[in-house]
Amino acid sequence: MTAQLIDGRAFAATLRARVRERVAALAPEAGRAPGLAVVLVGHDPASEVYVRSKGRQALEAGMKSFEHRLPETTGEDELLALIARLNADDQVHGILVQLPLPAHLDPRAVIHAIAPQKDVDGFHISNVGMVGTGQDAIVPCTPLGVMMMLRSLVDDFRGKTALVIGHSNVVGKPMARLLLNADCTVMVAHKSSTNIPELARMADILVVAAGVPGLVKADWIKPGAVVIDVGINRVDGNAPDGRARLVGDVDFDRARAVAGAITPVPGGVGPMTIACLLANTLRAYCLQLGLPDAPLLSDTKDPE
Ligand SMILES: Nc1nc(=O)c2c([nH]1)NC[C@@H]1CN(c3ccc(C(=O)N[C@@H](CCC(=O)O)C(=O)O)cc3)C=[N+]21
Repeated sequence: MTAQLIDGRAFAATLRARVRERVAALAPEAGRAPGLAVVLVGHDPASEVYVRSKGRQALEAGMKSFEHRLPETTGEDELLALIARLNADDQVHGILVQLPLPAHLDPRAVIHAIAPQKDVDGFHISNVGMVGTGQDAIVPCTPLGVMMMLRSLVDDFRGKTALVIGHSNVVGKPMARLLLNADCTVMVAHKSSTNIPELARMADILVVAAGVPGLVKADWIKPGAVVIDVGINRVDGNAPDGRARLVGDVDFDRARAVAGAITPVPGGVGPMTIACLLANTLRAYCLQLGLPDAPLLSDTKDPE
C-alpha cells in the first residue's frame, strides 16, 4: 500500500480563497478591512521569511498588514508599549508576536499583554483555557490546520485513538485538547519516552511535533493510520543544489508504505499554518465587530 498524500498547499489555497471571498463580502471598502499586525524582534532569518509570507498572504486575502520590526535590543517596556498601542488601534484586529523572542524578553508577559480577542495565535491564557474546557475560542494556527486536514480524512473521531508526540504549548498541548474535544481517545508522549513505538502502533491518528528529523520509523506506524508530520527541520547537504533541505519528524519514504495517509514536508502542515492565521484574523475581526463567524473549512470534507 502507498499512503495517500495529504496536500497541505491545496488545502491552504482553498482556505485562503474562502477567507478572501468572506473578506470581500464583509469589508468591500479597503478602509474597513481586517488588519493583521506582525511583530518581529531581532533578525532570525527563518522568522523573517515567515513574516514576509504572512504579510504578503494577508494582502492577497484583502486584509491590511502591519509589520513592526524591532531591534534585538528592544526592552520589555518598549515591546509592551507597542502591544498596548496595537490593542487600542481599531485598524488592527489580529496581533502576532513572532516567537521565539530574544532571551531577555519574557514570552509569557508579552503574550498575556495581547488583548485575547486580538490574539490570533491563540496563545493567551484566556483562549487556552477556553479551548481546554471545550469552549469556542481562537485556536492556535498549526493544530487548527491539522484538525481541518484530519476532518477531511476521518469520518468520526469517536472510537479513534490518537497519539500526539511532543507537548509544546504551540502544537502538542492544543492539538491534544482539540482531538479530545472531537471525542478521540488521546495519548500525549514526550519525544524521549521509551515506549513511543508501542503507543504509536495503537494510534489511528499520529501527530508528530517533536523537532527531531526522522524520529518516527515506519514500523511504529499502525497500517492505514493517518500520519501528520508537524516537524520542519533544516538539514544540511543532500539537496541537488547542495543547500539545506527541509525534512519532517517522520521517516517519510518508508512510512509512506505503511500509513493510510500522510503529510509531506514541505507542503503539508506548514502552508496550512499561515492560511489558518488569516482565518483566525478574519474570525477575530468578526468577534470584534459583532459579525456572525461562519466556519470556513472545518466543516467541509473536500479541499476542492
Ligand atoms: N507567534 C508565532 N506564531 C507562529 O505561527 C510561528 C512563530 N511565532 N514562529 C515561527 C513558527 C514557524 N512557523 C511556520 C509557518 C509556516 C511554515 C511554512 O509554510 N513552511 C513551508 C516551507 C517554508 C520553507 O520553505 O521554508 C512548508 O512546510 O511547506 C513554516 C513555519 C510559524 N511560526
